[in-house]
Amino acid sequence: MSVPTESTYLGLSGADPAAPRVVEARMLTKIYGTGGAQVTALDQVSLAVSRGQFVAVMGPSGSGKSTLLHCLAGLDTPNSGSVFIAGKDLARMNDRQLTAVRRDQLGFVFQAFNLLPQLTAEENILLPLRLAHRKPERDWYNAVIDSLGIGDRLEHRPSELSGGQQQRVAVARALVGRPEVIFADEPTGALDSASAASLLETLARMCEALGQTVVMVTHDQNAAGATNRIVRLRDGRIVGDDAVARPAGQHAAPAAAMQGVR
Ligand SMILES: Nc1ncnc2c1ncn2[C@@H]1O[C@H](COP(=O)(O)OP(=O)(O)OP(=O)(O)O)[C@@H](O)[C@H]1O
Repeated sequence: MSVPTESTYLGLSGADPAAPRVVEARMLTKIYGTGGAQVTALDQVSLAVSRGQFVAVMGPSGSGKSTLLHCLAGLDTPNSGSVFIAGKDLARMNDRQLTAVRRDQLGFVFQAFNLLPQLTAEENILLPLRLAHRKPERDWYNAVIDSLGIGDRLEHRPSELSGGQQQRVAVARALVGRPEVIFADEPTGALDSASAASLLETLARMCEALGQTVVMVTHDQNAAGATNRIVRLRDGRIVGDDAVARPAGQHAAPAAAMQGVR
């Protein structure tokens, strides 16, 4: 019989011990409402995600997936427990520091693409950096555009792009600032199945080739084929945390531009 370690107790066993932990949640509890209307959306959830992991968070409706994502991303505050992003405790930050972490270290992708219709794809992608008065790193920018396959769509406005292309632009916008982690909430929810599969493959490649870390809430059963870890929630608790085995190099980067930009 294996002896439980602190890691198993804390639910941190899915992290790769050799890679730096980018996201770590310890004993997160989130309760909505009071009295009879009280809902425990998260019940002492612990999770550690290592650099380069592509994690799918799955589970039935109401199991706490979005609440977990929002707490990890500092968009919601847990009642108890802690969240660390790249080793920094979100609870110890003031509003300004939290805003800076969200802006500089986190990327977000949602089901709705949230692109500004009057801007071109490239202007949409570069908008967060412009607002932060930052310049794009050219090699990284080129690698992101290349791997998402949207190089010939940069001058188009969102209305001139397919849903799949719009979501790729939204992913590029989330990636362009080289965030520590991308949080994605149902990113394939509005896509047809071919576009959804292609987006998942691309995200997987970005994790493998660029060392990007992605935590994604999804109902998409095909996610199992693209991610390398599936965390399952039920009633606010983690009931499964499985590594997804795949042959080495399945997501090998085709783009030469990806080399040397880590
Ligand atoms: N703002 C809120 N006020 C009250 N209850 C909430 C709030 N947000 C979520 N809940 C409740 O918390 C529980 C978890 O909700 P959450 O949205 O995290 O689930 P989910 O797994 O993401 O569901 P879905 O797959 O349907 O999006 C549910 O019972 C939900 O009704």
